[in-house]
Formats: sequence, structure tokens, C-alpha cells
Amino acid sequence: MATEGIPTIDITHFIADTPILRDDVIKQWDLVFRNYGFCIITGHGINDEYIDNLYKKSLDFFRLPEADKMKFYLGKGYGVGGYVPRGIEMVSKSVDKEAVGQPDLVENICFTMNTIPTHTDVCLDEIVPEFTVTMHNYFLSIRQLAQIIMKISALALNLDPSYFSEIVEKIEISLRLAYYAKTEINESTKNAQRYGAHTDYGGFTILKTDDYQRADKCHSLEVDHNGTWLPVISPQNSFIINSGDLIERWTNGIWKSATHRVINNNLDNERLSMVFFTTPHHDTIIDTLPGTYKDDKDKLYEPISAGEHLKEKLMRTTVKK
Ligand SMILES: O=C(O)CCC(=O)C(=O)O
Ligand SMILES: [Fe+2]
Repeated sequence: MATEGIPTIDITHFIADTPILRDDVIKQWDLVFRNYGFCIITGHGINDEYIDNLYKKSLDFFRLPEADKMKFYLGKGYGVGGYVPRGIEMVSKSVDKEAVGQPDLVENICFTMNTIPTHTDVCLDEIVPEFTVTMHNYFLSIRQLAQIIMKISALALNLDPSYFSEIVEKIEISLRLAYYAKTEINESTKNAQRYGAHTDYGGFTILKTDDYQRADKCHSLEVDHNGTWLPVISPQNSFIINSGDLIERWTNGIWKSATHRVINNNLDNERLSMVFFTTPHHDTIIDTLPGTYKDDKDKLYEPISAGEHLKEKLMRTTVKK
């Protein structure tokens, strides 16, 4: 089973509204999120140039000396934005508060659409020219893709196509640029993960990884599929989409928020991921969607505000400030 991959859905015909083929996309969407919680999409319509540009600028940033990057650290751990160096975050604690081990072998810089310029007095563009405009272009494209994804989802759940429209208007998109530097195996790294096993906390995640660039096509990202870790490698013109905890709660557990991790292999290669989290506005109450339960006692989850859920998860994962 370990060679079985994550399904790919070409969404071209949904975007083009091609009769019949469009319905096929909707059916596939329902199946992958029921069975895997993960898929790869092609035909998304986002300009490759935007993706490549942001990738290059991000690499430029992470290859800078630590002292430059630390100008963007806010000293409050992971989850507040800005730059977070290695040694601070241990994401597996979001699933198991008591988890012990070493922090993840990752550093990252996080933004929301409103905090692109920077949280500090230092301007990001002084360090990496045109970083912010590059990011802004990408944000706008991803926002459109998020709208498409939520429309497919509404239809796949037999809801009105505009069911999520108002929520999508206020959706909070955050970008996490995650960098896994080349690393030597030693006492402090041998038992760590590049990013420990976790589920994503919010709505859908729109993820771009660079594993396809490795000549050996060695994978790093794995998803738990009924107890088997499946490798996830997405081709150049694709995105990985996964449904987070709030999608699982919304759908009364029908669509999965799958556990995934970035394993401690291939450490002599640097790796970069661009991770967009689409989270309903923090005031949005996530209650079980119509059609996913018969009567109230079938509801698996209590209603929760998106903000409350997110805060609880984020608080757990900072192991050092
Ligand atoms: O780097 C990756 O491939 C995955 C990152 C991830 O799972 C996350 O940011 O939640
Ligand atoms: Fe994740």
C-alpha cells in the first residue's frame, strides 16, 4: 500500500464550468476528502510566474545570515507572525499536549494579508528586494483559488453553491513560508522530525512543496491514510490541498483532517514549502453543516468559534521563546 499515492484532481472543468465534467470534479472532491483528507490539484489557473517568484524570494530570505532574519522575530513563539527560528516550535504538541521530543527542524516566516510589510521597524524589502509585492500578488491569486475550493466544497456537500460565500469574503488567509535547512545528523537532530505529525487547524490548506525538483524524487511529506504513511509529491504545476480541523468539524467528521508530517530524511538537501492556511474569520461559529447529521444527537462536535479553536492549538506548540 505504501506506493499508493494521493489522488490528483484536475479542476480545469470546474473553473470552465464544462457540463457533466464539472460534476465529475465535484464527485471526486467529495471522495478524496472522505477517504484521504488530502489531494493534489492541477488546472488551478494560478500563474506559474507568481509561484516561482515567491519561491525564489523566499529562498533568498532564508539563506540570509541568522542575524538578518532575527530582525523579524517577535520573541513570542510560533503563531503570532513574523520570523520564527529553529528550536522554537514542536507541532506534534498540537495533537498531544504531553508529547516529548525535540523541536522541529524548521524555521519559518508567517504573514497574513494585512501584515505583509512587516511587524517590526525593519522593512522586509530592504533585505529581499520586492519581497512584499511578490507576496501580495500570490495572496490575491490564492484568495481566488480559496473561493473556488469553497464553491466546489459547497456543491460536494449538496449545499447551495453560494453557501460559503459570505464566510469566504471574510476568510483569514495566512502564509507560512517554511524552510528546512540542510542538516547534519547528530544527538540533537537524530530523533527530531522536520515537521512532526499534526493536523492543520483551520479550513483548507493550499500547499506548494519543492520535492519535485529533487533528481531522486525523494519524498519528505507523508500523510496518514488508515494507519499507513503515504508519500506526497506534487508535480510542478500543482498544489496539495488538505482539509483542516474546522472542515472536519463542519462536516461532522465526514471529511477528514488527516495527520501528516515532514520526515527526517534527505537532510543534505534544503527544502522550502509555501503553506497557505485558509481559516474562517475568528468570530465564525463552526457548527455542523445541514445534511451531515439527522438530529442533534448525531452531531460529533460542539459548535466552536474558529478563533477559539486556533488559539488553543497554537498555544501548545511553542516549546521555547
Ligand atoms: O512542508 C510541508 O510539506 C508541510 C508543512 C505543513 O504541514 C504545515 O505547514 O502545516
Ligand atoms: Fe500541516
